[in-house]
Amino acid sequence: MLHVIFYEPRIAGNTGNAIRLSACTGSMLHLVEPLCFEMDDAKLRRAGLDYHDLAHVQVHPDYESALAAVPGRIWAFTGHASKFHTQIEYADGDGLLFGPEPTGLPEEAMAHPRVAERVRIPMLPGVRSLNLANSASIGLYEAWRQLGFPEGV
Ligand SMILES: C[S@@+](CC[C@H](N)C(=O)[O-])C[C@H]1O[C@@H](n2cnc3c(N)ncnc32)[C@H](O)[C@@H]1O
Repeated sequence: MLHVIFYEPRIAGNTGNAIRLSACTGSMLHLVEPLCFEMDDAKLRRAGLDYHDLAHVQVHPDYESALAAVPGRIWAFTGHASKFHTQIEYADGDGLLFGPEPTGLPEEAMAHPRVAERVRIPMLPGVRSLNLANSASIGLYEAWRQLGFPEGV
């Protein structure tokens, strides 16, 4: 199983999209508190979530607890890295780490010894960043593609 970690996400709609992403790919979404919304937020539910989607999400009181729930390597997604996300060889159990919407990942989170490397999704020069949920989709589908989609998808 692949893992996606949202470090202190702020916007309910992004997390709602990521819960749906996890349900569609069989991956686990880890949310690191504090969250700036309730898990029954209307915007989160508007993403079309139902009970089965929510089964793919775990909420953790802190970053260490989230890391402890991921058996593989951690890849930190940031716009400020030289290596592309496509240059990584992902393995089952790996975790893809994403930062809060306004600020991105704090340096101390990316410098954690569990983080194997920082990776960047290519963008044209002069633009700020991709949306959080879009970044998670791009990263997760690349990792899933590399692992081979299971039969019947
Ligand atoms: C809206 S962005 C944060 C923007 C913030 N101002 C920054 O510069 O990091 C939210 C998260 O999406 C991910 N992200 C956005 N664009 C990315 C890119 N080009 N490459 C890798 N991750 C990206 C990162 O994890 C980032 O922390």
